[in-house]
Amino acid sequence: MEETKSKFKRICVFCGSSSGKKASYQEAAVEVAKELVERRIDLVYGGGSLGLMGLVSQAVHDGGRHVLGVIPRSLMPREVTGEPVGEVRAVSDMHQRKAEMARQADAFIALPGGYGTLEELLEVITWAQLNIHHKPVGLLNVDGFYNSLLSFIDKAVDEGFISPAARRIIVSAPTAKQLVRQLEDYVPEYDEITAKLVWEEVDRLTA
Ligand SMILES: CC(C)=CCNc1ncnc2c1ncn2[C@@H]1O[C@H](COP(=O)(O)O)[C@@H](O)[C@H]1O
Repeated sequence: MEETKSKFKRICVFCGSSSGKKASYQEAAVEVAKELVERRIDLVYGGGSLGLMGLVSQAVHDGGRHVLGVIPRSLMPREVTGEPVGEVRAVSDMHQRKAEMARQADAFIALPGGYGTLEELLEVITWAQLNIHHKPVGLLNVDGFYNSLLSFIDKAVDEGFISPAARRIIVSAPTAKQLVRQLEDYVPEYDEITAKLVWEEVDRLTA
């Protein structure tokens, strides 16, 4: 496989702890992993081997890149999350896990998933909106899985709850290759008013 350089050292992938019904979701998880390997990017994720999380982590690990799983101690028993690959970092709770995953990553990608994925995705979007970080956030819209979420967000823009600038935080694409390319090109918009909120704020919140 031909290797391509990336400006990202490590990407955080949020995805379902289930595999989803369509083969395309599972294929997309492997495609994301291949893209990371090809671009020599390491992975941080929620740990464990369930569902799409297991597929992404295994494929990145098999491709020879570093995999960091961040797991709350309460979810660490193998019967809960399955056997993780790579390095496992234990944290005290779900809040610390999200902060640690976000801190370790240079960009975020959300694959299809459920409540956990949505929660993680919306949190990093919200933090970008508050200028807590300026890392790109990508939505892998496999087979239009996220069309209704994107329509809802557009509705919130139309109704005056999300600014057009904040809408532009979300980068979406139908394939892993296109998405990573768009994330590489992403230029964050800088907001003077909220720019003083920095990572120390997150550290304080999660201490
Ligand atoms: C007790 C129980 C049901 C455990 C399920 N096992 C899990 N193991 C590890 N991370 C998880 C688990 N469930 C949800 N997550 C977190 O939430 C996201 C996936 O949640 P979901 O399947 O989309 O909603 C993952 O990115 C992960 O960070």
